[in-house]
Amino acid sequence: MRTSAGSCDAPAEQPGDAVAREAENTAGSHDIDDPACRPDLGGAGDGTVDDEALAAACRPGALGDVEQLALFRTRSRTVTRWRARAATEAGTHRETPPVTARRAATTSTTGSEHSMTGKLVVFEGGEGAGKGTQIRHLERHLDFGVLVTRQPGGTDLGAELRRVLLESAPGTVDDRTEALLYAADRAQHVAEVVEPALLLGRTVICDRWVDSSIAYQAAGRRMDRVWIEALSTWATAGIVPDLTILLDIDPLDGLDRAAHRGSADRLEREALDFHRRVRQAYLDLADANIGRYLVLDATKPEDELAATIARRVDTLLGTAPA
Ligand SMILES: Nc1ncnc2c1ncn2[C@@H]1O[C@H](COP(=O)(O)OP(=O)(O)O)[C@@H](O)[C@H]1O
Ligand SMILES: Cc1cn([C@H]2C[C@H](O)[C@@H](COP(=O)(O)OP(=O)(O)O)O2)c(=O)[nH]c1=O
Repeated sequence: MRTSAGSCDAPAEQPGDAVAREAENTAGSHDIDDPACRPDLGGAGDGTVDDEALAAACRPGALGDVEQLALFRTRSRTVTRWRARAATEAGTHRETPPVTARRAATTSTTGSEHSMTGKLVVFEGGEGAGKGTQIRHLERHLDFGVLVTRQPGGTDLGAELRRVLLESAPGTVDDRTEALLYAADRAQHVAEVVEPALLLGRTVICDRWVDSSIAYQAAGRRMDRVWIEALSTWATAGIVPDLTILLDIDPLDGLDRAAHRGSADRLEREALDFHRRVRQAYLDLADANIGRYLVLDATKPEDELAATIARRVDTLLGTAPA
């Protein structure tokens, strides 16, 4: 668990910070950028590794959290190989805790299905619904012992995609291009941040997931939902949130709230009808997935919403007071 204090008014998460911060929290006085924190995998510092050293590092328990996360952060081919190997290794050990984060389909690229023990909690909703606000409340409630991230923009590459997606002039991004860019952000995010964290048993809180694409691209843009779902499932290797918290708000109210934050981005500038379709799509998704959805009236007071969310997440994580 994280021990350092934080503030509900802390600045927004920066791309790539989540994994780094989690590692730093676990690390105490260690610095994950310090090469000394990384396990010695042989090689000549050029991304190659010695296979035996790699195999040793992949044995369950061989690496501490700091070393594992330091490895993930290097984002090298070494990491990809390490993750694949670690997943395979973990899958062969029956003492591995049962799966909790769920896969919708068997599209894992790592074979890691049996070792994803972390929980994935996702916040969804229209513009200005209060997702960021409630994520900060929940992070504080969980004593900052969680990894907070977002789509789009949860990785360095994703931050560039986010800028293109949100700051391009209206009318300059083709609908299919838009869908593909959100999927690309998602694929990078899952590979680099989310799946590694779930494999380590971390709780991940994510601002938006696949249902955003179903709401915004399929319903909002009136694109073929089958394609959007297939693309998203492929991009996420089929990972489905354990809990999706939908902050439901009339787009008129949400856009009004968002307008007070600053100038509108490309999506916020869409017509009201677009945002109404987004809202309805979310409500339909919640109806069709009652088990994993918690739908809340986002116009309720901030603290009341935070308390309801905290109770539901405590139940999910098994941290509810007796
Ligand atoms: N329950 C609430 N009641 C009133 N205003 C809220 C509530 N939750 C958030 N806000 C305000 O609405 C605006 C948008 O909130 P934010 O968390 O940034 O939304 P999102 O991340 O969903 O776009 C902010 O100014 C925030 O202070
Ligand atoms: C993840 C995702 C986001 N979006 C849109 C929703 C938002 O307008 C925008 C960025 O999301 P977000 O950062 O959550 O914006 P806000 O805080 O203003 O709600 O991207 C999609 O259209 N499809 C997607 O798959």
